[in-house]
Amino acid sequence: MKGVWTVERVRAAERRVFERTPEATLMRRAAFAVGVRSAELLTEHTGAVSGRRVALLVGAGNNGGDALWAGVFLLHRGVAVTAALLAPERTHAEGLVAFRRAGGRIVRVPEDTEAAHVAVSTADLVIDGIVGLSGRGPLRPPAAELVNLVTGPLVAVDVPSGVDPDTGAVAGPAVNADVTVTFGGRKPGHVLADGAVCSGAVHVVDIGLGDELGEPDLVLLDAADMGALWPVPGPEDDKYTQGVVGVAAGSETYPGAAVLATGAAVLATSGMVRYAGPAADAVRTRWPEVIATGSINDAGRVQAWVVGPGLGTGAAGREVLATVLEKGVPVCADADAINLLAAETALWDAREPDTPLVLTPHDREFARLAGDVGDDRVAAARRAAERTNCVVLLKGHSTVVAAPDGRVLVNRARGAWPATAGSGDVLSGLIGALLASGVEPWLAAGCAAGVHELAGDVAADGAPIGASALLAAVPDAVRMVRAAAAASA
Ligand SMILES: NC(=O)C1=CN([C@@H]2O[C@H](COP(=O)(O)OP(=O)(O)OC[C@H]3O[C@@H](n4cnc5c(N)ncnc54)[C@H](O)[C@@H]3O)[C@@H](O)[C@H]2O)[C@@H](O)CC1
Ligand SMILES: Nc1ncnc2c1ncn2[C@@H]1O[C@H](COP(=O)(O)OP(=O)(O)O)[C@@H](O)[C@H]1O
Ligand SMILES: [K+]
Repeated sequence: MKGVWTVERVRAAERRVFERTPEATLMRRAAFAVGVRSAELLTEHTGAVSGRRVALLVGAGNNGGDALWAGVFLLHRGVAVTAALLAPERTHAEGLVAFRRAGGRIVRVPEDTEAAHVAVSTADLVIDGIVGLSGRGPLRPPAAELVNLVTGPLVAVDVPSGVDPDTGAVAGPAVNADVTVTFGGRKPGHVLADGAVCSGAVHVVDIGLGDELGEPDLVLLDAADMGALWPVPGPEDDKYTQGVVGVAAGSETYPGAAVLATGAAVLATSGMVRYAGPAADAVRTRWPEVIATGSINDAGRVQAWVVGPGLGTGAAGREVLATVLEKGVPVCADADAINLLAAETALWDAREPDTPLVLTPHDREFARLAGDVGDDRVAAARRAAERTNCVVLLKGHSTVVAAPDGRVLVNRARGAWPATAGSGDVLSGLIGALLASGVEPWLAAGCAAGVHELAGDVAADGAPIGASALLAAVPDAVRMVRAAAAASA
């Protein structure tokens, strides 16, 4: 698992480290890492370092100081570096002296705006040192204008400026980095909301904070974690012992949701899948291995239920949901099951106390259930999970999975191809399969989200896909995470 720490936690670690290590040392380490990564990118993009042009965007604080010291490193490697000072009176003093001494060129904004525009638009690489951990709100107009002129690769120092470091919210112009070099550990802004996209490839450098950071505020599962969690049948297993999944989804109007959710359960684990509902014929035709019946009461025993996709919010759907919640086994409630729970509080009483319930809302479903998501997606999901005593998986480009005990994991998507109709139905089937196998609900939801996203990426391979193609790529995605787990064992 990879950790993610809030700004407050990073600042606290920083204070402890400052008791034994001077601030300047930390800044030099940070800047060195930015310089090295920038030199590598110059080589990748232009074939050389010496003789190339780099522009620094330098704001008022230590983030700008990091950029200036990175500039010093590049000047020593023969790069022509121009620093555009966006707050000339508040520029990091030692960094500026060192930059000048090393032969760096300085342009001041707004006085030398024209020269700054030329420097940025002709640079082979630009370093964003506008704001870091103290950044609030979007880029202001002079900085936004400069960022718009960037054509070469863009390296953000610590956090892309304009992105809220704690929420990833972007409320206006922001830096869209190719690479973000960050210190100590990832920040929420790198993995959440629009910030996840603006950060590009995140490169974490330990500048000495690592030991002081403590338990992370959020975690990311990597491929090896997912592979290690994925259920694998043993020699003693049969079709029942691996956990039977039940799917109560679909309606006359939406049979496809049932086919997709059931198919995901079939492909996610070995063992058995049962289906109950009005789409039994469609399910049987597409997935002959599924034991399909028309009614939930005839479905037989299962170890977890998936309920909701395409269910409808009428009396029939309500009845199905209430029946499933009374079964006393873990449930993944998606789509209309969430809408029903949001509309009728009495339905919550049908739930056996303490049986795990995983809710998988997108933003609109979340709003019906627990109010507007707002900018802080982690806080919203965490609140809803605590209030409902459920695992809440809030969908999006970055999917947030909150457990009732406050743990949160995030799955950051590589691209947005999985945002296609029916893709959520596939996700619910994957979660149901892992729940039935006995994976802890919070991890089951996180692991399913990660494999779902990977399947979308593999299936798309640069072109649009439908949910059926995403579903078909699930076995490949499972193989990939299992291979990652084997490689790291
Ligand atoms: N945390 C650490 O341990 C270390 C931090 N370092 C650097 O220090 C940075 C934090 O530095 P500072 O606390 O001095 O603050 P920043 O450099 O992040 O911000 C400086 C100032 O910018 C202004 N500002 C805020 N939002 C703005 C916006 N949208 N547009 C324009 N100006 C805005 C504020 O007045 C703020 O005080 C980190 O991001 C990192 O780059 C490194 O030097 C090394 C160690
Ligand atoms: N911008 C995005 N980038 C990556 N994945 C996304 C994005 N938007 C949505 N997704 C994912 O696509 C799926 C959509 O689910 P959902 O909205 O329930 O669709 P449906 O109801 O059509 O099945 C979720 O897994 C979600 O995390
Ligand atoms: K920055």
